[in-house]
Amino acid sequence: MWVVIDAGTRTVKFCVFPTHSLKEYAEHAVDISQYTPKEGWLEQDPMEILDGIYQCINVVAKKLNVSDIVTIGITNQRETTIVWDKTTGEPLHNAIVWSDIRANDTVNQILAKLPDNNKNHFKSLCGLPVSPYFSAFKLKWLRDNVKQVKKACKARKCIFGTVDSWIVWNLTGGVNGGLHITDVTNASRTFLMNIDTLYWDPVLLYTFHIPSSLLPEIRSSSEIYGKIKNGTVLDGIPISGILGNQQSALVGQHCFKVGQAKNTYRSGCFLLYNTGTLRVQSSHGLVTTVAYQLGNSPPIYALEGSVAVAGAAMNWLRDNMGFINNVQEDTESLAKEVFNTGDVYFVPAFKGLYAPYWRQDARGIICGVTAFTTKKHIIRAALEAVCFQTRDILEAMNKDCGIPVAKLHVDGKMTTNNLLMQLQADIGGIPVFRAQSQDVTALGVAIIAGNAAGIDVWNISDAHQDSVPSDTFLPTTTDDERDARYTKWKMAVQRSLGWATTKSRLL
Ligand SMILES: Nc1ncnc2c1ncn2[C@@H]1O[C@H](COP(=O)(O)OP(=O)(O)O)[C@@H](O)[C@H]1O
Ligand SMILES: O=P(O)(O)OC[C@H](O)CO
Repeated sequence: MWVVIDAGTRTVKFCVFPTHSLKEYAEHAVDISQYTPKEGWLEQDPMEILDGIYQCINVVAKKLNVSDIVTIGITNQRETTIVWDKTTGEPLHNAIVWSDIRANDTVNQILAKLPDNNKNHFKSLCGLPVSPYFSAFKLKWLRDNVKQVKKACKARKCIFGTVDSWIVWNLTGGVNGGLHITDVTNASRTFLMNIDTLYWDPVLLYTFHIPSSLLPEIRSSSEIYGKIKNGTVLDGIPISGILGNQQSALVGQHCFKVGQAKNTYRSGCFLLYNTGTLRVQSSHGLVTTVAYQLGNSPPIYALEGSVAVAGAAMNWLRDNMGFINNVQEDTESLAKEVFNTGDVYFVPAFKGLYAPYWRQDARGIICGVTAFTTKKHIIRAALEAVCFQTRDILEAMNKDCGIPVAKLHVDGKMTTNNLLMQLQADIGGIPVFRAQSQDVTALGVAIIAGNAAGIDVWNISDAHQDSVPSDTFLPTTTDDERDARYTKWKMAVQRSLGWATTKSRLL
């Protein structure tokens, strides 16, 4: 058998796959606390992430014969930034989670220094627009604002990592020789890796004043990196796969061919389109990212449309508005009680908008409200917002790639909502294939880890033949209908822009 650690934003999981099969047969998950010390900030305790993983390992290990485990793969929430003292193993600050926008001012400082003030200035180097989403901005914020971090950097004791690096360093020995590594997919989200060379880029390091000694070594996504050495039952087991969780879902959906695309709907939603060995630079607001790299083979690239708020809007309707009690039970049933949104549009730009707009000054807006509007219309508009944001990404992808995305493979807990799936097909004008297992994320890195040279419990070509079982939702709207509604959505988006810039002057 082989196993996977899946360290997502809300939960960490430990999943077991029997050798030569992709049918997961044991798993345990633990929720991770989220801290919001200020509006727009989101932190987690790196020690809690580790403890959660150890708890999961201990529970699952009781159900199996640990000596049968041949390898382990790790997949993780991306961009989340951790700094720790390499001599003590202590975190120097809480992890700054990907959706945290405290680095907005750091973004403005970097933009102000550019001759063209252009958010796409560094895109040719790293594939990404300037945004507080990416790790380098969070890391610079930590270095500029946190005394312990400054001190540890000066004493050359501070090291940085995304969640994968933190886990691997700890599992492979920590202060006693832990491996300080990351894989190309995670590194491609830091804003510091050159998207062509796959090494840390000197211009970017200079821009952020980050010494390379702080950074992990960049490795492929599939190779034996080392063995577990931390005094747990897993000691001696090799680690042979690391993938950012959205790239892992792309692999888990078996999107190995150029032109195949998947969208994962969780608190955010992330649409990745496989562009093969070709690194496509987007002119329409998408990011270029590494999909995976198998050992010494050339990297496979993807275009990505990242949406910050998808399922998170449902949590907001539940926790802040009290419109629903239970997201899974109430969202679909209430939204179905109305035939449409009554011309209400909801742009959930709680912390700005990611792709394709990249506007940190946008804020949430609900427009078209009348005396006729009920909470059911707003819930339905929140579901539609996820579909419209996905359509924004599909439009951008079609322009960048020339060939329209023919079908969309989808996964994530939110896809259990059948109404959402039908709305997605109708609003996107595209057939939607929902994976019958909503959690294909763990599956992706299981494939990648099993495929590594020297492990060989899985062969990627096997995965080609065996497509993921899915349910299909076909569009039922005409082009005219969906284009008319999409035009209205774009009007709503326009109204959400520029809001945050006026806030401090008016309050
Ligand atoms: N049936 C549903 N309808 C609408 N939204 C849902 C449904 N089920 C789950 N969600 C939303 O999807 C998200 C699930 O996220 P989850 O799988 O826990 O991953 P993450 O770690 O990204 O939060 C939550 O925001 C939740 O509110
Ligand atoms: O919130 P998750 O766990 O779906 O993952 C988030 C992404 O990796 C952020 O880029």
